[in-house]
Amino acid sequence: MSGFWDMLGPGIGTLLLIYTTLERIIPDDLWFAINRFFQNLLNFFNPYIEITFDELSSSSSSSCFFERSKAYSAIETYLGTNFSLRAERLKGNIPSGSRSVTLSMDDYEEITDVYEGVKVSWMRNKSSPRSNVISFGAHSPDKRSYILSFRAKHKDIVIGSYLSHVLSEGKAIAKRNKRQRLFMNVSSDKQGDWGDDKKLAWRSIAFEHPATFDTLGMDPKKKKDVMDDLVAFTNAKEYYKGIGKPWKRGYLLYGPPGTGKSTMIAAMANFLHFDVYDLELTAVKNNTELRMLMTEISKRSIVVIEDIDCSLGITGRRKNTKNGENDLKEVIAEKADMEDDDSSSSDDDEDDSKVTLSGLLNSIDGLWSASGGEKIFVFTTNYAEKLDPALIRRGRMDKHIEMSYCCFESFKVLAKNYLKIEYHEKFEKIRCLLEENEMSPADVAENLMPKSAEMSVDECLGNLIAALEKA
Ligand SMILES: Nc1ncnc2c1ncn2[C@@H]1O[C@H](COP(=O)(O)OP(=O)(O)OP(=O)(O)O)[C@@H](O)[C@H]1O
Ligand SMILES: [Mg+2]
Repeated sequence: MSGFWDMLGPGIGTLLLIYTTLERIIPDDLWFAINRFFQNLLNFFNPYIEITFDELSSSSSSSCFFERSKAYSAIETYLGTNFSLRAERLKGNIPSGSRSVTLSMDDYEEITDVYEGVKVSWMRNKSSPRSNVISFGAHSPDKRSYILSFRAKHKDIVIGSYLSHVLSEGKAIAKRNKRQRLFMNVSSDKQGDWGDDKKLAWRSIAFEHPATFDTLGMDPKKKKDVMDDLVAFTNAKEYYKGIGKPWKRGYLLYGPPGTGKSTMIAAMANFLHFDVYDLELTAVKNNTELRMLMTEISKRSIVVIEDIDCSLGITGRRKNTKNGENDLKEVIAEKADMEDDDSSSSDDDEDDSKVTLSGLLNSIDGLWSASGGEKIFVFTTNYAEKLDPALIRRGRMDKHIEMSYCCFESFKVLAKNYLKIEYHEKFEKIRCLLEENEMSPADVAENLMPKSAEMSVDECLGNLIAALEKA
């Protein structure tokens, strides 16, 4: 009913007095009926439609508890980013997990948006409880909402497409603003050393790796293929649901040391704005612990197991392999033979990790691995041929990407990164040398890097040529 009084405008003190007096003396049921009558009367003559988005919605699991509505948050982000400067009074805030200040309109501020020629207006409303209200939880008893108003004749376009535009744009902005985190797992024995919360199995720091696909030296066609694949994956929620597959994708990055496997993971995370969970299998006691760790991984994350060929088979069994070699295939095969039950009591017998192949396979695509939403698994190895085919079969590791020695295209990216040049007369010679010699991008980068402030581009390229000729 406050909308009714707002429309009459401020200045009508007497009416307001009558209204509040009547409100006090008329019984509640009758008062609500009168209110509804006037509201309907107004609606009949009102050419505008209003949609209200409340800040709090009752939680799906319990009607007693409220949580912040996702629609409200998305609208707030959309309006705050695109239009807040048009409002006269703003509120600033740094939401948890965000890396920048977000602005939002203050209470009762109003702004206008135009979408496909249709004008709509947004107002942030606040209503206080009519009488004494007991509020549960930490939130204020004031009810906030965004009210969208538009002419009734534009109902189809606003409800049909404008609203989904606002919600998807708001969510996309929130994703971009999200501060990425790098998680690492802590051995259950050592969890107590990390402070009060002894139960936390993952610890995190801000993810600040600067690598991007622009700075990654790689065959441009292969790079585009990976980027397209990532984009297709993140947009494929409905597709995965339709085909009955959990929304996850596996990448195996293989190649010699220093060819950019770890750099590629950082570039992927920065490209998608995903968190990174760096899973150290050697710190995981057994399959049960691995399963617990996996269930704690949030959606929109990249789960990384580096040097997978060295990560499994760390119990005494590995030491028993022929010639002491790190023959993972053999170790895994042995382990797979001996295990019947992932959570068998023998798991706790030894201090070392007893994660087995089937435990790992289950963690990637067992029944419960589907929980939590979109996830990417990345394994890296220097020796793809040593891995058990079960571990890297398509469907588990969907895409196998070879990171190879430095080609001329990769060199050009490195020269741009390190020397800020796109062309030099020595490039042709370097192209020929790279075709004849195998050198990792890490070594090329090291040779290109100026060793002092006085070192010229010419000298750096000369260094690289000398190193390639030596190789
Ligand atoms: N393809 C590349 N593009 C850009 N820089 C690269 C590339 N490959 C390697 N580098 C540089 O070399 C360093 C080492 O690379 P990185 O750690 O990604 O190699 P890796 O393949 O993961 O090696 P390892 O197999 O030893 O783990 C990086 O810090 C990066 O600066
Ligand atoms: Mg690496």
